[in-house]
Amino acid sequence: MSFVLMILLSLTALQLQVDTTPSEIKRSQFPPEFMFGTASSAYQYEGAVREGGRGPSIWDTFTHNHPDKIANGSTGDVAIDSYHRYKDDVSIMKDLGFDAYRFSLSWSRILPSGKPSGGVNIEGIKYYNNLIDKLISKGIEPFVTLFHWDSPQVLEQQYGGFLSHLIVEDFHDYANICFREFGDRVKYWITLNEPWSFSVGGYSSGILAPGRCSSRQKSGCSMGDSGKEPYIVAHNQLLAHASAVQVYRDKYQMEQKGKIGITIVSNWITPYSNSKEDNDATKRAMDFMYGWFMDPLTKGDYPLSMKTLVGSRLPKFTKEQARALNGSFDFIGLNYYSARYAQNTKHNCKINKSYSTDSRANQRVERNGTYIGPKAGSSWLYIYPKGIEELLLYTKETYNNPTIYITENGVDEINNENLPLQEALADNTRIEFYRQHIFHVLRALREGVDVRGYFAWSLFDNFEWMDGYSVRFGLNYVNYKDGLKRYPKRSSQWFQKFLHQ
Ligand SMILES: N=C(Cc1ccccc1)N[C@@H]1O[C@H](CO[C@@H]2OC[C@@H](O)[C@H](O)[C@H]2O)[C@@H](O)[C@H](O)[C@H]1O
Repeated sequence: MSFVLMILLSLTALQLQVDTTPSEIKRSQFPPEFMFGTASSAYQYEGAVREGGRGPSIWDTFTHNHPDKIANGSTGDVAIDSYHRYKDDVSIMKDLGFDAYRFSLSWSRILPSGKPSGGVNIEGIKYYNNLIDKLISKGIEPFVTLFHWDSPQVLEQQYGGFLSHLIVEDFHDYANICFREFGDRVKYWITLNEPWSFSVGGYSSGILAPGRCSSRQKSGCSMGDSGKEPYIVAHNQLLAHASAVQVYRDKYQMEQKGKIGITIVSNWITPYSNSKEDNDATKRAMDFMYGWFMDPLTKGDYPLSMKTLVGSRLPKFTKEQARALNGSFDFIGLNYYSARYAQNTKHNCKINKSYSTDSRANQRVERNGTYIGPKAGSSWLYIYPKGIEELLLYTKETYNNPTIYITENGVDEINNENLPLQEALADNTRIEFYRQHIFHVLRALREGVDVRGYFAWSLFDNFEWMDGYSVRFGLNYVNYKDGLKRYPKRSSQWFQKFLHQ
């Protein structure tokens, strides 16, 4: 091969590798009303689990009864103590220039027994009123999630929590109290966070509370059925969501003029090869993760591929339920972290039925030895920025361009306690992650997607479920060995500059 040809080919290869993202993006490239915020959840941030009248949640039970399932046996007993430090934390948000803050309410802090009949905890109501008032005093818009996986332990004991249809009425009553107490100031409501994660993590793999799965699963559950329970729990979450939306629309929305939605998580999934089998497997994989919830919300029924492959294990909606679900949102919250290749599999469907194999699509992170993107701190997080744009465009095309807020997007690093603080604060990977993902959200916006906000996960390092404090997602570092002191990482300085340009 001639020398010139070699040079040309290598330049082309380099060109293909070159990131097309502009070196800098500016907040001013987005519409003025576009909101930038950060996201959190009660069990991961608050701590004070036995303070202020709070009742136990299933995450208190799970971390204390199964320390083996959490990195270093950690718990959210103290977490990052936001229950006591929220005023300073809100000031940090304000100084950085964020417009909004997404947080969740602890159901068992408001209703310690899970039901109004067991008493409303006034101290819990007071805490959230103080947090909401502090946010508003700083000009920060509260986005409030009603359920972020921490359901009341009393309801788990009474009837199995989301495994029972009884949860629908109790969630309705809980939501009603939240709308009544906070709805005069909270104008953006999210009923559920990631029903996929709660159904699959809690009932198929068993890595999340309540830690149920078939005994053959890796995480060694003592109870559960990975082939049935994820579908029952997802079904009851959808019905609970619809019930909360109904009461908001019937009793509160006219006067309070807020909006209500639900947060759905999905990988962006692309075919492993251009074969028909892998293209079909890709659609099935999207159906089983994203369509599982988006189809009932926009069509009143599950995807055909799920009805065909899961069969009688998939619950059915009545006509009334389908009608209540269809269109039961003013916006969709979308959480995006990573992407996968989908490859067709010929799983032996006769034995060991499980959600994880029902789709006959194997999700992979590499193709011919090349990863789909650089690996982050966590084992499942591979960085693929274009995936957020593709997922937004897929949503626009497939679900009639709903209003969307990106309610979580972020990346983690391993928590290396031996790293000097200044090195731990130099999170250049996170800066690059946000620069590229925000750029792809801007591209989707310019391609007609009705995306109206973007929330980074997360403002602070926090309790990361099964990974405990062993990974860090924060724009701000929390020193777990020195009074939970907060320190700005470079990425928070990058965000501050971005938000003021
Ligand atoms: N974590 C998920 C989805 C998920 C579920 C089970 C296993 C892996 C990933 N979704 C969002 O991601 C955020 C980041 O999740 C972390 O991702 C890396 C994992 O290793 C870690 O355990 C998890 O907390 C969570 O903190 C939010 O509460 C949650 O809404």
